[in-house]
Amino acid sequence: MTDLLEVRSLEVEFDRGAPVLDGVDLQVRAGEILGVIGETGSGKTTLARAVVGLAPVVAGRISVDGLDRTRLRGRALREVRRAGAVQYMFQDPLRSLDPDLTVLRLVGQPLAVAGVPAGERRQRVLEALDLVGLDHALAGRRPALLSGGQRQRVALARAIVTRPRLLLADEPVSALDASNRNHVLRLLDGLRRELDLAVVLISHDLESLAGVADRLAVLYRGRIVESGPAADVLGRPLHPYTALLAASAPGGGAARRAELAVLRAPAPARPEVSACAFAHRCPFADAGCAERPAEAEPLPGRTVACHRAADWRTPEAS
Ligand SMILES: Nc1ncnc2c1ncn2[C@@H]1O[C@H](COP(=O)(O)OP(=O)(O)OP(=O)(O)O)[C@@H](O)[C@H]1O
Repeated sequence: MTDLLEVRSLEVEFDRGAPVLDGVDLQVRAGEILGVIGETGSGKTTLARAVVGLAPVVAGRISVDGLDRTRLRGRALREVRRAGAVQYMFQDPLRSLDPDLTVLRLVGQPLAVAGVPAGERRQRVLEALDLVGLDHALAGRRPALLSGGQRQRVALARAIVTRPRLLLADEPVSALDASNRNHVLRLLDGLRRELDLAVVLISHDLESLAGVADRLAVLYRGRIVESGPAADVLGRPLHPYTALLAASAPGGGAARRAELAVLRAPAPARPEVSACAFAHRCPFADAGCAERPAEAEPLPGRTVACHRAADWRTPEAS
């Protein structure tokens, strides 16, 4: 299967500062959910915004369905955006939904932008509400009269109403309680199957991603430090930073606690070690880490950017 989204050597820089994304590579196939995990400030939102053309890309390539979007300008770019094949679901639906518009208008907006005639829009909005499990009776309501879970589903309906090929969902469940969180995650899982959607699901919460993502990419300080099938990445992290994340997540098993114990060891002071993004926090860093680690593929479908990937685990943590 070919990749629907392909990101290669992406660099994003604001105001000529240090790069916020630094050589990011990833790919997502149709019908697949890629979870992007990383702590606050690691660049997750910037990555999603770059894909929809809202962040300053200084190098690299972002291809959707084989078309490199970083090279599009002017009219060609407007046309591609208008068609709505890529949709971005913002982090906070309360702030991203216009409080003065009804659900019908809000969900119909991307269709209006895409030039769908008004007569057709209502029907398509109602279909989108069905897909996210929202009652048609809510179509006349404004966001203030909806619950948090309903608002998030309105945001989802709006994101899929154009039948996009790619959905970027930025922390779609972080503001929800556990039951609504599960509901929205199950919905996303159903939608990617039903619509053959490629989904990039961003979260700082591993638990949310674990049950629904096919693959994970771990972002640290603007670099992908590890990627691979979700169960493998979480079950046996190859990068010390992923191990730290997995061990810190609720439900980490005995092996994970062992990893955590190892990782809690104070990082030795190695001012000379700085080329690896994680070296300053890594108890396993040695002189070799002064070189930026190349992304290796130790197993098919898995990548890791760590010089010590093969030998940092103690027998206790293996
Ligand atoms: N418009 C901007 N101008 C300057 N710097 C920015 C801008 N947007 C983001 N940044 C910087 O880029 C870095 C990554 O931010 P980003 O929001 O992508 O991280 P994140 O991983 O999504 O964090 P969070 O989980 O808190 O949302 C941060 O250091 C942030 O300050």
